[in-house]
Amino acid sequence: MPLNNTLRVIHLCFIFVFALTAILFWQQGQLFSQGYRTSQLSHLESVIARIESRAQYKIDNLRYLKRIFIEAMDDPIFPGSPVTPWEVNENSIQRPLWIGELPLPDSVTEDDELPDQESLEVRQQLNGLRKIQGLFPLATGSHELFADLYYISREGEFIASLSKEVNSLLINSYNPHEKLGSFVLASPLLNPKRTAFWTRQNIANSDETLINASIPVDFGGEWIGLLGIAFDSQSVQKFLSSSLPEDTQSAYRLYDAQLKPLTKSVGAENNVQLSVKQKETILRMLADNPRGSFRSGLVYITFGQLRGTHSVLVSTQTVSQGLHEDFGRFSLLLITMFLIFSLSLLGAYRIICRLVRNMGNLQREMHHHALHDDLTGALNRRGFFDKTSQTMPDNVDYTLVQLDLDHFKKVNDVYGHQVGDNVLVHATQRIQRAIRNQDILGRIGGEEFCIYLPNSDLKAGIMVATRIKWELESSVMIIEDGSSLPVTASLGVASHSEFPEYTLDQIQARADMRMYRAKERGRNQVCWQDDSVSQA
Ligand SMILES: Nc1nc2c(ncn2[C@@H]2O[C@H](COP(=O)(O)OP(=O)(O)OP(=O)(O)O)[C@@H](O)[C@H]2O)c(=O)[nH]1
Repeated sequence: MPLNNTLRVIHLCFIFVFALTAILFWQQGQLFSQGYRTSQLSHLESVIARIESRAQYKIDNLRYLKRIFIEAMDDPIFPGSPVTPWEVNENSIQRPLWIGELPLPDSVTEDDELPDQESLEVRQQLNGLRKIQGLFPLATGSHELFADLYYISREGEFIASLSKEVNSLLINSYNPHEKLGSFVLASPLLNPKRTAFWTRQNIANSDETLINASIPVDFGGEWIGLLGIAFDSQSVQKFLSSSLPEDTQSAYRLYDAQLKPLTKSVGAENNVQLSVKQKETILRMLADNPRGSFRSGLVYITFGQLRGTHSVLVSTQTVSQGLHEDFGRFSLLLITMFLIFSLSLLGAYRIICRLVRNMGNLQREMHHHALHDDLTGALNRRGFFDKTSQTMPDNVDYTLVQLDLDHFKKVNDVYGHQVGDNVLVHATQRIQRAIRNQDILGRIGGEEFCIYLPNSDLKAGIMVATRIKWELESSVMIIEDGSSLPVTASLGVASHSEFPEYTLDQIQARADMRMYRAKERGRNQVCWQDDSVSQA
């Protein structure tokens, strides 16, 4: 197979192997990517599950407190005072109350006359609160930074809470007419089952919000107030932090349903802020599915809705963070393996190509050696007849000149073989100068040459042979000792035009005969006839 074809086959083989391997690695990469997405989603799921179960725990606490509270209000031995210890009026809402400072009511009996129904209800609620006061810390838990249990009476007479801070925040931010505020959501119309719910409440004059878990309180068939737990964003953040897996490599952040941040990001820090476009993508995907993930540039984003609390948990992971995870490490290993394999393949490809090229060169060299004479560079016998038989179309006229150097043995004997070799090289160069490019010169014996002259008749052949004879005799070779060595040759010419039925071998034999005739006639001459004297 020609070298170029062999190389083409090798190229194709390597391209095929590379493409196949690339596809296999790509498939493996896709599997890893799938696994990575799944693992990110499952991490997020587990965080969401923890948050939701802990949120549910708060709701359960609220339910329990509500029951105790109602039971306390229903106590038949009502230890209330006929008058409230301070004036309860419409402006009371401006006054913070906290449970620790609730007044101790005087003891009263059932027979005591109660001045008006409204203040009785207020006193009843305060009494209920007094009774569950000791249980309040249980509902919030000690590990939250700033979570507080509160009670807001429906009529807006007072807001009571465990801490002064939350109380004043609630008072300042409380708006019973807010569209999706606690009071609207607690109304029997919107909440006929009287279930607990979560709301977000903006804190007046600040960017902060309070996250509220609230439950409506009904007494005597009437809705009298709202019991709730308020968390500020730091508490929610701590809450989120404590829900994360220990060695997480992602940053988690809690957002409201419109993707307004509720916390700072916690977990592994990466300074990624969601862009407007990324938020739009999340909201669009959330419309179809409560969980999802996508890659945005070099950041991998996973998100999921928290149903109970109407919030969205978003985790972000950069490439460098991902590399610290198992899937990242495996991906890195996969890429490294692919690079090593590709480099090895490239190395093998280059070595094989070089080997094939070297083999080709060697083959060419061997072919050249087989057809050429090492000493003079002219075609050897085989090369000469190969080439002439290729170039010689059947009907083209040609002439052969057979040439033999004169007294060459003597040169060898007198000056040595080295000088003899030099004479051969010198003679070849001289002959080359005397012939055309399309003429073919071959060294067909020791000091014997044959020249093939295409498109030449006998006359043209005699002319070329005479030119060669002249070229040789006019060039004197200077040898090492400085003396000059004449180089002459005897030449025989035979033409296809003379013997159209002859083969090349036969014409060459005829030219050889004529060359011997030239030798016989005294050498250094051209002979083109078989019988009579013919010299040039
Ligand atoms: N140096 C050298 N000598 C060679 C080479 N090939 C053949 N010879 C010698 O060439 C000589 C040829 O001698 P002959 O055939 O007797 O012819 P000649 O001495 O030239 O005499 P004529 O042809 O009758 O003029 C022999 O001695 C060969 O050894 C070669 O490659 N190098």
